[in-house]
Amino acid sequence: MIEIHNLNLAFGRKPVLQNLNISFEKGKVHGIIGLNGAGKSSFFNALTQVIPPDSGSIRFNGNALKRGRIGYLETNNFFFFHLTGREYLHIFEQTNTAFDLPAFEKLLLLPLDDLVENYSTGMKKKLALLAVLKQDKPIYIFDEPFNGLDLESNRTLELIIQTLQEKGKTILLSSHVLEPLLHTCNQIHLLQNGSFVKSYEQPDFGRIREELFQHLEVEIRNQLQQAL
Ligand SMILES: Nc1ncnc2c1ncn2[C@@H]1O[C@H](COP(=O)(O)OP(=O)(O)OP(=O)(O)O)[C@@H](O)[C@H]1O
Repeated sequence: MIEIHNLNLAFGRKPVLQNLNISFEKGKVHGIIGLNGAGKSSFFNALTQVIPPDSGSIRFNGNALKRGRIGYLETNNFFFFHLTGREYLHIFEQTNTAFDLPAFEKLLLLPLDDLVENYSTGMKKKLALLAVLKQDKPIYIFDEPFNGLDLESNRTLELIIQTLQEKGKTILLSSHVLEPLLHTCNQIHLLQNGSFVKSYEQPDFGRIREELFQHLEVEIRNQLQQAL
């Protein structure tokens, strides 16, 4: 269980996470949704100590959560110039003994001997994902992992997430597109104004679209009538 109590994070005077409280059950896949700027990446950065929170506690199985327990795929990934994909992956220690690079190379159609600087957006995302999967961690956080992936890779990633869950991993992921979350998550949590305001269990997933978009759609349609 990951237990988060009264988490606060501000950038200057701007509060981004405000007295945020939530628990994530172990071995489950948790989706995080929220508008652009809602604080999803900031929340993940706080959990991983990339940007330490101003206050609050984050515990995993009763103890303070350590950065080293998390495999973190960030939204934007940093790559060194003049390295091939294979050379980039060499930077990361392989602690996941089951990780089979040739299998993933085939599965994701990744040209590992090409320079990363010539990769497409989706290829870079897949490469960064492989660097995370090389590492055996109890928790994986995937921030916008589906961004830029083609249909086939999208499905492959959904199945990767399912497989990690079958291995008992706890997974947190965000997505701008609801569909992959509906396919992979046990729970989906709505982040709004710096805290979690609602959690949906799998049987209630059908309500999410309706609850989130119903009012919005009427409003947007009305505005578009005037604006376009
Ligand atoms: N390093 C930073 N310095 C100042 N403000 C920041 C910084 N990082 C994020 N913010 C602000 O914090 C708020 C939350 O940003 P965050 O990137 O966490 O949102 P998000 O939910 O991940 O958004 P998106 O869906 O667009 O990726 C935004 O208002 C953003 O401008």
